[in-house]
Parts: sequence; C-alpha cells; structure tokens
Amino acid sequence: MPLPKWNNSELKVAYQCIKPNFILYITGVIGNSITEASIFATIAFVFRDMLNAGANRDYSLLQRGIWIISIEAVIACILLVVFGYMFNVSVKKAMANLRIRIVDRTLDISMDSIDKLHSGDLISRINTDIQTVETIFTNQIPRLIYAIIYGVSSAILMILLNWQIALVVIALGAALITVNGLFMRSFRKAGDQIQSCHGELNTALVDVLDGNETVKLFSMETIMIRKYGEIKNNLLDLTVKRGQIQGILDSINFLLSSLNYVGILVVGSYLVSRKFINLGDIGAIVQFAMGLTFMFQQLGSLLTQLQGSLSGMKRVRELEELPVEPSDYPGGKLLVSGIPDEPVIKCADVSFAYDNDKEVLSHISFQAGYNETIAFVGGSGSGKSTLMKLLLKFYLPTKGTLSVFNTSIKEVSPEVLREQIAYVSQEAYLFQGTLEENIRMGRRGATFDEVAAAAQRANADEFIRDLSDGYQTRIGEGGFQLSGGQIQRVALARAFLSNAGIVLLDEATSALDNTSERMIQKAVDSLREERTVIVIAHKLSTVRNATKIYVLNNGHIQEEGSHEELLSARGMYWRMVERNFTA
Ligand SMILES: Nc1ncnc2c1ncn2[C@@H]1O[C@H](COP(=O)(O)OP(=O)(O)OP(=O)(O)O)[C@@H](O)[C@H]1O
Repeated sequence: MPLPKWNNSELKVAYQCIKPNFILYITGVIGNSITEASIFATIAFVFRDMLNAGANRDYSLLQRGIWIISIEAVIACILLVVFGYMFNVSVKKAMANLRIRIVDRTLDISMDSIDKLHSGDLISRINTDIQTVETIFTNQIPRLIYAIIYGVSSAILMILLNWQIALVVIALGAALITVNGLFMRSFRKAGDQIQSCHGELNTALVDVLDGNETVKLFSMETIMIRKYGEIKNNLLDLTVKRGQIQGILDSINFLLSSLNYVGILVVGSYLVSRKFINLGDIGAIVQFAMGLTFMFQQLGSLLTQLQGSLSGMKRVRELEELPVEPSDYPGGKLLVSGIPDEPVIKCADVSFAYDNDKEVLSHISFQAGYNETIAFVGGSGSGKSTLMKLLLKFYLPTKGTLSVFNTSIKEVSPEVLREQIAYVSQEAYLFQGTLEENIRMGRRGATFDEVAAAAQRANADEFIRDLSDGYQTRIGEGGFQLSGGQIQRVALARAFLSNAGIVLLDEATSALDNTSERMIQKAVDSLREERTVIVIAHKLSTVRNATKIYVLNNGHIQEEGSHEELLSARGMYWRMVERNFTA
C-alpha cells in the first residue's frame, strides 16, 4: 500500500501541543469513545434479543432489553457530557498555548529570517494553520480512537458469535483500507497546496489593507482585486479538487460497505435457513459488522484527512524552526559608567552581506566618542540603514569587529546592547495604546512625571496636553491620528526617557512645516548633548554640526572628514551640498 511518509517531527510537534493536558485529553477521548461504542454494542445485543423474542414469542426478553437500553442511555448522557468537557477544555487550552508560543517565537525570530516572510503569510500560519491543527485534536484523533474502539469491540463480539462471518467482514475491511491508502498521497498534496494558498490569500489581503493609500493613489483597485480573485479562485479549484477526490473515495467506500452488508445478509440467510445460527445472532452480527466496517472506513478516510491537517502542522513547525536571535552569550556586560575615555563605538574593518554573496558594506571603519555626533550620508542603497542594523545587532558583521563600550557586540545579548541604545527611526511605530504608554516604551517603569519630562525635552509635551485626553489619548490604528512631525517628537521623547548613552538617529526625509522642523531640530540638538550620536543625515544643518562625516558610496567609505574639510575636497560630499543635500 503506497502510504505517504509520516513526518515524525510534525507528529512530535502535534504531541508537544497537547502534552501538558494529555491525561485530561486522552481520558476524555477514550472515555467518550468507550461510552459511545458500548451503547452500540448494547443495542446490538438488545436487537438480537428482540428478534429472538419475536421468533420464540418470549416477551420477557423484550422487557429486559428496554430496561437495559433506558438505564444505559441515562448513564451515557451524563458520561458524554463529562468526557466531552474534558477533551474540549484540554484542546482549547493547548491551542491557546500554541498560539501564544508561536507569537512569542515570532518575536525571537532573527531579522534575516523575518525579512523573508510576509506579514500576511505569518498571520495565516498563526490563524488558519493553527485552526487546522485544532481539527486534529477536536475531530480526527477522537474519531480515529472512537472508530478503533468501536471496530475492535465489534470484531471481538462478532468473532464470539460467529468467527466465519467475522473473517469475511475483516477481509473486506482490509480492502477498504487499501483503497483509502491509495488516495492518501493526493490528499496530502492537496492539503499542502490549500494551506499555502491560504497564506498567499492573507498576503494579498495585507497588501490591500496596508497599501490602501498606494492602491488608491495609483488606481490599482482593479489590479489588486484581480490578484486577490486569482488566488481565491485557485483556492476554490484546489478545494473543489480535494472535494472531488473525497467524493470518489466516499462512493468507493459506500460501495464496499454495501457489498459487505449484502454479503452478510446472503450468507446469514443461508446459515439461518440451514439452522446453523439463529435469527437474533444474525441481527446482532449485522450490527457488529456495521461497527467493524465503520472502523475500516474511518481509518482510511481519517488517515487521509489527517494528512491534510498535518500540512497545517508543517507550516506551524516551519515557523517554529526558523532561526532565532541567539541567546547563548558568554554573559558579556557593557561597563557604562561616567564619561568614557575610550571611543564609545569602534567599528573596525566591518563588512556585511545579507545573502552571503554581495557585500552591501565593505571595510567600514570609524570611531565615535562621548559627546560626539558622527554623520553618515550617501545615496539611496549605499548602506546607511544596514550600518544602523549592525549597530543594533539585528545582524552580525560578516567580517571585522564592532565594539560598544570596549566590548565586542558578539559577546553581549541584543537586550543588553539595546538597553544602551536609543533608536529614533524615520517612521517610528506607535502601538495601540495611550500616548503615555507609547512614550514609556523608552524605559519601562518610568513614572508619569518622567514621561512628561521626556516629552517636554522632545517638544512634544505642549501638543499632547492640547489634546482633549492629553497623555491618555489613544493612538495607533483606529485611534487618534498624529501628524508626521508629532510622531517624530513622540519617538524622540522615548529616546530622552531611555537615558541610553548611544543615540542612533535616522533623520526624517519627509518635509515638515517650519515650526515642526524647528521643534524637532531643537529636540535633536538637546538629545545629542552628553551622548554618542550616529546619525543618517539628510539635512545640511545636521551634518554641519557633526564631529565627523562619512560619505558612503556603494557600501564603501568614499570620503570622511568635517564639513569644511569635505567641502574643500570638492568631491562627492561637495556635490551633494551643491545639490541642496537631498541624500
Ligand atoms: N533585508 C535585506 N535583504 C537583502 N538585501 C537588503 C536588505 N536590506 C537592504 N538590502 C540591500 O542592501 C543595500 C543597502 O541598503 P540600505 O537600506 O542599507 O541602504 P540605504 O543607504 O539606507 O538606502 P536609503 O537611503 O534608500 O534608505 C541595498 O542594495 C539593499 O537592496
């Protein structure tokens, strides 16, 4: 039988999900199955008694049967509620834990891995794929266990009643499993395609929602809806294809099961007419044959369905297996105290490539001391942002050393390093929550007075207090919308609050009105005091005051020096200044 390879790691991950509640889960599932199977077994025996009662006119058998069924039904109702509760609760807990674990894991994934994922695909893995995993526990495993318990108990009872008929039914059942096995590969393939199509669909949806403004700007509505429609149609085709396979399989199963019953009835009638067996026993055997055939049928179709669900598990596992930011550091600490004599940042002959082939930074060397501002300028794609990412340890240099406070960043954990760095990016991300909460991200545990003082230094306090809810104004998606200049000042407030010794500043390129521009410039100037600042500069005012300027070109340092030195060299920097500095 061409069984597909069972991927152990997927089954292992599936087991890991339920492990903390495994006893509760398995007790619920097995208890449920035994209860249901015993009802059917009792019905079979009562059915036998009824047929015999009719044949022999012994109505006490009938009375006994009614009593047994009634009592068992009451007990079963209670047990089914208890067992159902046990396994449902354990599955819900397991899935909630899995979702939290996956989101937690997503936050630890290294930058180069996360760069390769689309947020839509990530959301699909966390929602749709985990939902598929849930069906393994709520549907497939319980049905599988039930089918086995019901089938095996039916087989035993049937063998006890008449082993010859039992053998015939078992042989036909084996044929059923073989046929279902033939379909397993197609189910797995269809499952893989459907799950990844769900990922594509979410990716397209995120593009439509996040890129809404751009879509409208370029009148791309038709293109976007066509793209979304194509994926949706593809998903529909795949689902219909899987439905067709399921349909063929169901009819084959139905045909084989019917043959089974017809066979039993024919053989049974013959045996009854020859008085080898009584009518009641044949009635019971038909009931047990139903149990046994049900098991074979379910084993086949459930194993194929399980393949589909394991496709979801595979995508969840892929997410879990992505490389994370390493956490096994030699425990290096950054000795930050007072005014350092040595340069705070030392970058010695650093090179870096994202994909191990093309270097985007080559042989970069510079130093930045206390109270100094080092500015990087250069054309688009010259490597300025990449250098910032190396300083933040989102990536490690492929060659050379990068040290902060005399310690190689390789030796300290990203958390320890980032505690000493305040990063003010062009597009600060503001989370759903109040302005106070957003600023407090600079230093958790800061008091309200400290938050307000930081906002004051960032020239943000005034506009915040002017809002009707002040610091309690809710921002983020669906909340109050801040202007570009206001967002930048909130980001600067975070940096002031952090008290970090190093500031990485990605100066905004977007044009702001003069008042905003002046306020931000004043805040930045004050942030530079008594700190070490690395700035990606786009404005002449910023570079003019820098201690040293580095001009990046294609990942190389093309020129370095003070504003005056570089101007008199009349090179690339001079040309940029002539062009009014729009790097
Ligand atoms: N995550 C990434 N994976 C692969 N290549 C990348 C990645 N990020 C940037 N690059 C490449 O690295 C090079 C330098 O990019 P970087 O963003 O550092 O330039 P930049 O000077 O900051 O540009 P800009 O001023 O336009 O922001 C570019 O060729 C870019 O395509």
